[in-house]
Amino acid sequence: MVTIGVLALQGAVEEHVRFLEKSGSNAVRIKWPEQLQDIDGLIIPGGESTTMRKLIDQYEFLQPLQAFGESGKPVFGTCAGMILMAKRLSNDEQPHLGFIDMTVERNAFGRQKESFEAIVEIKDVAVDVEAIFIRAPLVQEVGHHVTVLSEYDDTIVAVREGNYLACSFHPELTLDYRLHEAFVHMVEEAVQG
Ligand SMILES: NC(=O)CC[C@H](N)C(=O)O
Repeated sequence: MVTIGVLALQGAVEEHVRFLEKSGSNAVRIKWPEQLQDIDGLIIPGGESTTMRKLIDQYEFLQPLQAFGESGKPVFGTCAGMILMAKRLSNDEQPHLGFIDMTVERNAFGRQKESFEAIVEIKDVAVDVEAIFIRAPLVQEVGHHVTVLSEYDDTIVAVREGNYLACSFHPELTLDYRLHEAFVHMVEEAVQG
């Protein structure tokens, strides 16, 4: 069984832990950089990216997280986690981990309605995945090597680039853990080489 960490500095951690366990993996709450050595994949949860970044700096997580991603181990970012994984942020904001070739604008998706639920189609997962959007990031553009896995309302809401997966919504706040199952498979494949 693969072991997957959930970055547990801030945000929706417990829901991800529960879904990872339901999806057939061991789940670990990651509070210290040293723990990254013991996991096969990582989820960066939703929450507030600016707060999470402060805690990443405070606990000296930035370089260890970058090294983890660059080693080829799978990383899945949801909502604020997606923001942290982007190579570029709009409005002159500084990027954080710089994992995925995309430009993201914070708090911009669904401007007329800050939070909403939707059913989205996710490539290779299912046509009817439940998604909860909460002050979600807007993906403005993606590079050539990025695969768009899902679009909703003509907007990109899930992407994959190599070992990186990200979505602008919260899959963990629903009852639907098929996207977590897909991530667990991604981690299993990476472990098997
Ligand atoms: N639900 C979320 O994770 C919201 C993200 C948040 N708006 C941010 O900027 O980080």
